[in-house]
Amino acid sequence: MESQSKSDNPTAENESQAIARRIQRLALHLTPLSDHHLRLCPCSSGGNKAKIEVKKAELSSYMRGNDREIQERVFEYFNSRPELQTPIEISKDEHRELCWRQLVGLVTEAGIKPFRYVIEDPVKYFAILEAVGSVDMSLGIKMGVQYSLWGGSVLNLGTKKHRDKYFDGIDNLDYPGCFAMTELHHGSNVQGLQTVATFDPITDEFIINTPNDGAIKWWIGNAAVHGKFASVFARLMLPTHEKKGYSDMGVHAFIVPIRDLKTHQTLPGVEIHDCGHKVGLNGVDNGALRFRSVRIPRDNLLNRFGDVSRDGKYTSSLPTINKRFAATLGELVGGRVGLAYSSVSVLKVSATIAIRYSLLRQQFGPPKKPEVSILDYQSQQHKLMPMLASTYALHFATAHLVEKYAEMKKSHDEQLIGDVHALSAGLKSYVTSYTAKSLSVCREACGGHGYAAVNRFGSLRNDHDIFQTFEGDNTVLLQQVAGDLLKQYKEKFRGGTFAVTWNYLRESMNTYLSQPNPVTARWEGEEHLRDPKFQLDAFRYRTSRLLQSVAVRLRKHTKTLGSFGAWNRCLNHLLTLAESHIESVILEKFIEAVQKCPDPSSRAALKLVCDLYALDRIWNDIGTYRNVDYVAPNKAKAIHKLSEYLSFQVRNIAGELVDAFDLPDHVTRAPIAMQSEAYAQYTQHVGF
Ligand SMILES: Cc1cc2nc3c(=O)[nH]c(=O)nc-3n(C[C@H](O)[C@H](O)[C@H](O)COP(=O)(O)OP(=O)(O)OC[C@H]3O[C@@H](n4cnc5c(N)ncnc54)[C@H](O)[C@@H]3O)c2cc1C
Repeated sequence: MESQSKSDNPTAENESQAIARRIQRLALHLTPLSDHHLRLCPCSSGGNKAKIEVKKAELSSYMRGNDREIQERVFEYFNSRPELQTPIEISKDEHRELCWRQLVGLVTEAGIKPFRYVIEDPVKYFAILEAVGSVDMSLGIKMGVQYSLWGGSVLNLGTKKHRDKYFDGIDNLDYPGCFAMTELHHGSNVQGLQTVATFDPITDEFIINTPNDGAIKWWIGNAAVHGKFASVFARLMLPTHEKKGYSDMGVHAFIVPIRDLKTHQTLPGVEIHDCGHKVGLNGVDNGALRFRSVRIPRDNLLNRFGDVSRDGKYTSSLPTINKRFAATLGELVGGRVGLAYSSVSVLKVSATIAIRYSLLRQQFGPPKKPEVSILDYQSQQHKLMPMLASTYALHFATAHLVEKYAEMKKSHDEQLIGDVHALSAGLKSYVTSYTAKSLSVCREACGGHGYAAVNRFGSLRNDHDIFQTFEGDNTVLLQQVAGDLLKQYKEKFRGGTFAVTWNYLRESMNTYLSQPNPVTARWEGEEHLRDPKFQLDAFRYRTSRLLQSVAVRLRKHTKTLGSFGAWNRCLNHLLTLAESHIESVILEKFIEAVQKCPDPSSRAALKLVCDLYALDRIWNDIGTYRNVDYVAPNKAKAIHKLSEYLSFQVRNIAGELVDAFDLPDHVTRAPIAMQSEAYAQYTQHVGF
């Protein structure tokens, strides 16, 4: 009778089925599931779906690429040398000495010499940097200062004579060095630096001077204790015959010895102070440097982009100070690429600890039933599953950045250089901000035990925090991305070409700028919402709208406020634009990675994770989509429901997904995240 009435009334039938499904779905979020249940559970509107079977080995090998071997050598070396492992409680001075011994051990004992890879094989260089940073973030930064910054400035800003003279000493650590750019009064604004390098034609030397306290070099890594050289950024002053004065040729880099090679005594005219105890990264000896008429040979000018002849004449292949300055800074993006890449590695460690512990930890449960794992709570899934999805997304995006950087180092193609610069600025900023926020979420997700120093969130958070500031403050870098987008936008209307990353704007700016389609704005089916085309279109639509609207606003405000004032009036809008663009690139790279994955089960897992990433990001900015009617209310609701449901599905394979990061226990180290006997290992730590 009942079935008869249902088939007579299809709407009633649909409704009751929908209610039944909804109840089942709600129950799923509350009840711990056996594998048996998971395989049988009816999932979302699409009917029965099995839990995805993740083949860990396949997924892991797809994730890690070709440079795992060198990373394993790093891990094995430190694992075999317990005396080189950083203890939880360590003083600043001990930490600095340990960090130095770790670096020396890596290079001289383990025979892993990263320097040659800085130019020859950056992919390998960043793989070593990532592994070393997992051992101790201070060690990663110390290594980065030595090879990417000090060594990188010699290789990238100098010429053959510099390479010939310094390569071996930098490589084998006989020449530990610093990168002395920042001053007390100027950090982000590098063009405002005040240290001067005045050419003395009589002695054929440069005289390096700190003209006032504001020009003291500040925060210089390796300076307080270990550095013997510094590449010092200073204004090049050349004597002019006509006015008996000096002309300022802009900021250049100079190699300045700061300590005696044999005695390690500070050299005459150089004054070095310790910047002191920091919030984190205390294994790195940051110092402050003042120069009082320090004389260096003319050859110590890193002269790739500008040179001074014996008679004091300046030559450069680049016509203006601004062009030379851009080329100089442009050569230093490697440090930024390294930070973005290493930041994802911190995110992986942190997500692994929080997720493994959340699978283990049980609190409460249905009446008279066993307690449930805290990852079965919808709120815990909401905290951690979109983060896990983002970790995957950022992994593929930064892997792409590293590949592009390596390509750029080989080809020197102008367009690629511009593209990598903007991409590295955007990704460094986006990734490090995201990781910094996530570290706090992970700590909180692990409750009280997340607060024990041994479980690592405190040191990870403190050490990583400054990633948002050094190698370019994130807010400043995002403005470079926005500036670049606007340049591209203007080019488009002049009929010019776009850089590769901006292809999507060239191809479809007009489509994205047209009014949203009121029909598709209401589509809410799962198939549609999980279609990569819908997801990417939505991301790109948002970027295109933001780009066009900010261009209009800037034009309007420039008339009354001038360009600086107009930029400042639109600053938050510009930052949102840059982030939106970077998210479009991240999603695009994730979708490509899913499509390229050869193993079907890994591909299915990645597709699920990618869908969660995309829908979570859309939901995160749903106000923008609703404001312009890109998404109707019913669709917004469907996006929210589906992203919650996908979080639940990802939860079911969360253990396998973090295992695929392939981080051994001696790298994650937190007892609460150990793969066996976690509680026992944790209690042992306090002496039980
Ligand atoms: C641990 C550590 C290690 C370091 N190592 C080195 C090193 O080895 N060598 C070296 O040369 N330097 C080093 N630095 C310096 C570092 O690169 C600078 O701190 C960084 O570039 C930021 O500059 P700043 O500190 O002057 O910040 P500021 O530029 O003063 O920024 C302060 C705030 O103002 C905001 N702001 C600045 N400009 C703008 C703008 N145009 N629009 C909007 N907001 C703006 C920023 O967003 C930020 O919030 C290190 C710093 C630290 C803390």
